[in-house]
Amino acid sequence: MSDRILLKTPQQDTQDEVPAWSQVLAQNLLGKFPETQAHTRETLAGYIVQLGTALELGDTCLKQTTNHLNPEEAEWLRHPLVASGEHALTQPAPLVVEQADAESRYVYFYRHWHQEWKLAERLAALLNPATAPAAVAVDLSQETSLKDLQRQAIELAARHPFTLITGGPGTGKTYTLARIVKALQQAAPQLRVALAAPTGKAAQRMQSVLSNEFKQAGVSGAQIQTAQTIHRLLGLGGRSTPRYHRSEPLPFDLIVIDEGSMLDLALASLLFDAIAVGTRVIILGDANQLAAVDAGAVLADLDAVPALAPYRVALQESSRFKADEGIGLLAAGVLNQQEDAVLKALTTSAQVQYINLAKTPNSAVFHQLWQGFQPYFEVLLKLKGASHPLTEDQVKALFLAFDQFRVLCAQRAGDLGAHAINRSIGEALQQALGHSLIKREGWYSGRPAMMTRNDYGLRISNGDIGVCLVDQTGREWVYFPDRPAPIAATRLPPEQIETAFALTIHKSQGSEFRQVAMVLDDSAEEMLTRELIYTAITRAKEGVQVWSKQALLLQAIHKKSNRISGLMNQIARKIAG
Ligand SMILES: Nc1ncnc2c1ncn2[C@@H]1O[C@H](COP(=O)(O)OP(=O)(O)OP(=O)(O)O)[C@@H](O)[C@H]1O
Repeated sequence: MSDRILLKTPQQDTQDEVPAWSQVLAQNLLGKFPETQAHTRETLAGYIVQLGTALELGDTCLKQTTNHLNPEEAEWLRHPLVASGEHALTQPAPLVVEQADAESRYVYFYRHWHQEWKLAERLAALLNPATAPAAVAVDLSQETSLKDLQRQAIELAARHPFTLITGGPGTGKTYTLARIVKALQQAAPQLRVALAAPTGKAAQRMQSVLSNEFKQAGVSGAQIQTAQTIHRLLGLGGRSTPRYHRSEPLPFDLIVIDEGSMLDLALASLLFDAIAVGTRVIILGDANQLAAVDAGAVLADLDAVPALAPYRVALQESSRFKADEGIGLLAAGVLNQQEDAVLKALTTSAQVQYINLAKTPNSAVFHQLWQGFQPYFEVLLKLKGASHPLTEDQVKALFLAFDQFRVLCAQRAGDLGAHAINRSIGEALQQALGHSLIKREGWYSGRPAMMTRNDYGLRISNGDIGVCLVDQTGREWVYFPDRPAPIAATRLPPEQIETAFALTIHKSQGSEFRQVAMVLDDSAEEMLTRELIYTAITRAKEGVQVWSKQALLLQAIHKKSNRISGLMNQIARKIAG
């Protein structure tokens, strides 16, 4: 077998580098069948290495146009390494081929095929009217401020076992959810409710926004669990198999998942496997945002399956942004791929500031970005002589100031990538605080530190951001929001920590900041998509700075991310059958 065997699928315009693991896998699997004909061998090896590339791009499978006219081509389908979707459950094989229709088929690794199959099968079971929870009658006559689509969402969720509520920022997803819970609670006061989101940060935000909305809506919190990560909900902490699964399902009447765009296939499949029939499920999210880092685009797929149309509603009107000005105009222009609207928002809006990187030296960029952290710097100055541990109010003030401004980059690498910006802002901060410079990626007072893994022992989730402060004795402590006590910096493994003045846009999903600076370095050109830009812009509540060459930004909005998956096909079949 040659080192790099590449076959083009209709979706792949470029022959991407293939990951080494998939080449080794192809060799190992085919090594077990030395009698395989050369052309079949080459075809199979090609699919395996292409699947490796596809998975790294976030696809769950390859989609192919069927070639009826070539009998040689079809021979690989009968090889022992390949199972058809019909038989894969009882006679599994490393590759699974699912015929979508007469014209096309999907080629998977067994694992991803099975995850999609399981998700589709569990969703169909939830929707089965014979076991679904009884419809609840709702009286919304007192809820005079509800918008029509919000009203429709409440009625759907009261009637159906599964509801998908999508909408951009500020369209009232949380507001609507609070009224759904209220309506369901009125019918069943003991309703057991679980709230979860894909990341710790998103769960924290869900909790703080929802507890407010629950109070306003008059929802009783007695049977409602604090929002948590889906990992924790499933009891995956530090274990390879979840505590809750099909034989021991989650003990709730209503399960609500927020920030659904971040759901990857593997996690969604485990989640649906752990949901008992008879439970109500509501998924909230913005279908236009970036998909999860790992393979799959579950929310976008659920949002697109025609058979699920009766179970979903897309909220439209944002209470936060006016559609025709500032961030709203910019976000809509990006989504609709309208250059005119984007350029208008960049040049005429007080909420949006555009800085052309073609005309700005990097030193000026760093200097200007540092200015954005002034409110944070001022709080750090005030805390300089404070005794530790800090009071709750001091910690609150620290994070309030830090969340005023964040830099978002497409990637870590590059002259203006997150890594370079973090180093520059870190140095500026240390100088301003009068500290001697820490050259290595070490701890210093004011360093915002993001965890890059879940730490179940310390109860810190991947994506949580703490701030390091140094006490009078020179010890470094890391404070996290909503935690009573700081953690000694020495307990946090350096390889699991990244400085977080600048985040990648992927890592910023599920968070919001008062002001955001989106910096698009030239080297990120390949990975810039409409969804990436939209996600960055909509992290801002009040203002956004766009740092980019104009051509790079406009090129990005025309590139739609398109993840290949067979989930829609599998769901459509399961629901139909
Ligand atoms: N029908 C309504 N009447 C009054 N206020 C509303 C209504 N709908 C939404 N709001 C208010 O608008 C603001 C934004 O709503 P909400 O937080 O529910 O949006 P969201 O879609 O959850 O946003 P995000 O995706 O950013 O979390 C909130 O202050 C909410 O109370």
